[in-house]
Amino acid sequence: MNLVSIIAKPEITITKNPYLVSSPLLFFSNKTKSETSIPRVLFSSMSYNKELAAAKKAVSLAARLCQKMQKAILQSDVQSKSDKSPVTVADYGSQALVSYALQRELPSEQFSLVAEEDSEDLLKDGGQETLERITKLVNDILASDGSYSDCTLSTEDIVKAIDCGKSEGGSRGRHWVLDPIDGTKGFLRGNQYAIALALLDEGTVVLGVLACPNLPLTSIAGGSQHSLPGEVGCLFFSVVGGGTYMQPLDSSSAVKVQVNATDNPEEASLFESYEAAHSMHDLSSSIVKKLGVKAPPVRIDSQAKYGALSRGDGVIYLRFPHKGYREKIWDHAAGCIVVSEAGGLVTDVAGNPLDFSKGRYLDLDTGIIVTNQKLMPSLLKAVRESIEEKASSL
Ligand SMILES: Nc1ncnc2c1ncn2[C@@H]1O[C@H](COP(=O)(O)O)[C@@H](OP(=O)(O)O)[C@H]1O
Ligand SMILES: [Mg+2]
Ligand SMILES: [Mg+2]
Ligand SMILES: [Mg+2]
Repeated sequence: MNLVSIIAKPEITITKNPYLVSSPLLFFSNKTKSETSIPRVLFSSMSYNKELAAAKKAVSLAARLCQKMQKAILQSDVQSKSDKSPVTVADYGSQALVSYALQRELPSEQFSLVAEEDSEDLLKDGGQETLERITKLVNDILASDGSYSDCTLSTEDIVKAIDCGKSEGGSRGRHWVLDPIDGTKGFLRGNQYAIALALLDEGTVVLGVLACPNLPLTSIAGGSQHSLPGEVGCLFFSVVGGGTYMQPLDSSSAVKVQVNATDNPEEASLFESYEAAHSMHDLSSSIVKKLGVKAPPVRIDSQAKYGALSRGDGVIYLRFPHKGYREKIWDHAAGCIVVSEAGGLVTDVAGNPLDFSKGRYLDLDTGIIVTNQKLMPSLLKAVRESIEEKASSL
């Protein structure tokens, strides 16, 4: 049974849904929670309600833009497939749309955005045509949604919206953190990608929204990333202290999700980057072998790994960039809160939580380790031993 049918038929025994960890009354609604029993949850969730609604709207609009562009790429002939410009248009378009929508939805708040893209290349010779395509695309998405029909954006508005993303972030105040398309290589191949938006408040990630337009609504455990049309497209969202929820991208019925809490490594499976250049796969395989994991690794692009892990499709995500690579905060901020609020842990090799307060980059000890609370101590031990073995064999 999949999530769509569960949502469409509320009379079905929903406890059969492997992702569902609470009663139907706990579908995302703070009003069902009593202030006396869980005051922290209520306080935290209420504090960012406006921001959460704005983030969900912005990311959903961007997801629509990306879906449209990915379809165009996949339908294009072989010759134009080698032309990377649709990816560029989608990256910039998604960033412009999220930036613009957040500012329209939250007009009274000071706006700071740390985002991956900037308009530099668009403003160079030859960039004008691409800029015009982006502008048309963004206006088309807004028109078809019926949002902000009071104004049509100009190319200057688009450049301005993109360049709002130049903030340095940091430990003071509020900053939005955006990856307009995470997993660009997966996007181009027709595989997984994500639109990842988080909110930093005084250096802590307090909210995250992760759209995964190609992620099946049902589990991808065992590596099946394919699904029937209409059964893909997930939106994960979390507010600090409030848990993680998932809804279909085209519906508003959310279910609470939780990580798989197994302490048995034999039942655990590993997610890692599809791209070998992004993580040392040989190191991950020696770690999971040492730990006793039986299942083969599942390689997928983007922060869809965090989303899938948050609902228990897999139990471990390991990321070991090659020497010299510096991780950026937008590649992990939304995914990190989605997993943490679902009961998981995200640390570096030393076991420290990721620190998003240092600016645009993460200041990390070696790699990123994600799993549930029970498996983390033995996983960290296996990680350290494997790293030492690798170093001594060089
Ligand atoms: N050599 C490298 N090592 C580690 N990560 C890299 C990398 N080159 C690019 N990346 C990052 O890996 C992200 C994709 O992660 P994944 O491997 O999980 O799909 C990319 O995000 P973008 O696609 O947003 O640029 C990019 O920021
Ligand atoms: Mg990225
Ligand atoms: Mg990106
Ligand atoms: Mg990139």
